[in-house]
Amino acid sequence: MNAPKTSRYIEIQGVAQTFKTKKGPFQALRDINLTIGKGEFVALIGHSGCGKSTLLNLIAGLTAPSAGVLLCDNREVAGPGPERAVVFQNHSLLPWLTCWENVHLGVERVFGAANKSTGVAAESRAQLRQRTDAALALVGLTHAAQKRPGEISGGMKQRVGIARALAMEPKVLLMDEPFGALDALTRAKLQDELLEIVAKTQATVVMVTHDVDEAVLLSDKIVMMTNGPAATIGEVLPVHLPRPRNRVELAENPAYLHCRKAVIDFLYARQAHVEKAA
Ligand SMILES: Nc1ncnc2c1ncn2[C@@H]1O[C@H](COP(=O)(O)OP(=O)(O)OP(=O)(O)O)[C@@H](O)[C@H]1O
Repeated sequence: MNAPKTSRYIEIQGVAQTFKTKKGPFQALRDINLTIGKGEFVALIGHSGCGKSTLLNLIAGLTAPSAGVLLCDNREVAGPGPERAVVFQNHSLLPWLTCWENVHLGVERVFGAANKSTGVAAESRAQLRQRTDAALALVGLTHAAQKRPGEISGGMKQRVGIARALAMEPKVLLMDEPFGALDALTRAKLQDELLEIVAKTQATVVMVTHDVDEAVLLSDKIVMMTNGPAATIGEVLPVHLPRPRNRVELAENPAYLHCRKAVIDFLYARQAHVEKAA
């Protein structure tokens, strides 16, 4: 069963992003308007360099927009916060710490000190350890807790990155091509795991991807971006496929094939990428 989803959780209103460069201002994004419901899974797709990461960074609060406003749960996004956790493609783990310690670092930061704004007290060391154990268990990595990143596979590293983000119990999970560097089989396994985790945690997810099948398999809606510079949202495609989703069953599902074709048509017919001359 699909969980009920409230219609306005993240609101992006008239957002533009212009970067200062040596050659003068560069407008990456213009006129971005998007509403994301609580518990929704949204994929951002578009050609390389169109501004997907720029938009994700704005939602994360890692950068501020040049124009417009972003709201999360009716509050303006004014910087990064533990309610919006980010998972990057390169997992960004600290190589000298074990998997457990990498996850625990974030847990201590978020729950190890009293939260003045909510009045919630700091948790005990045992509670913090339990959170870390639970996050690693959620991604199936209990057995690798004491290994260092250099001793585990790319897929396992990516799982640690996801565990680290999930351990903060974020309301919003922001993922920038989290499976981009993985082989097809590992990628499929992690997609399936992510579907299960999101069903359990009910997090709102925004994921940047280049992969059409990944976008259709995972999402409630696919946000398709036009080519840059000054990219914007070209079309938003709702994905009306029941959950839980099974990739094998979906392969011949007409609604799945329809969505897939709509995205391919947008990317390769209407937004055919024009390579700039060097
Ligand atoms: N800090 C910055 N300063 C100047 N230009 C930037 C900056 N960050 C991004 N850009 C430019 O903004 C545009 C959008 O970049 P962005 O990384 O968001 O694209 P993307 O769609 O995520 O690309 P890819 O799919 O290749 O990762 C690109 O032309 C990029 O060069």
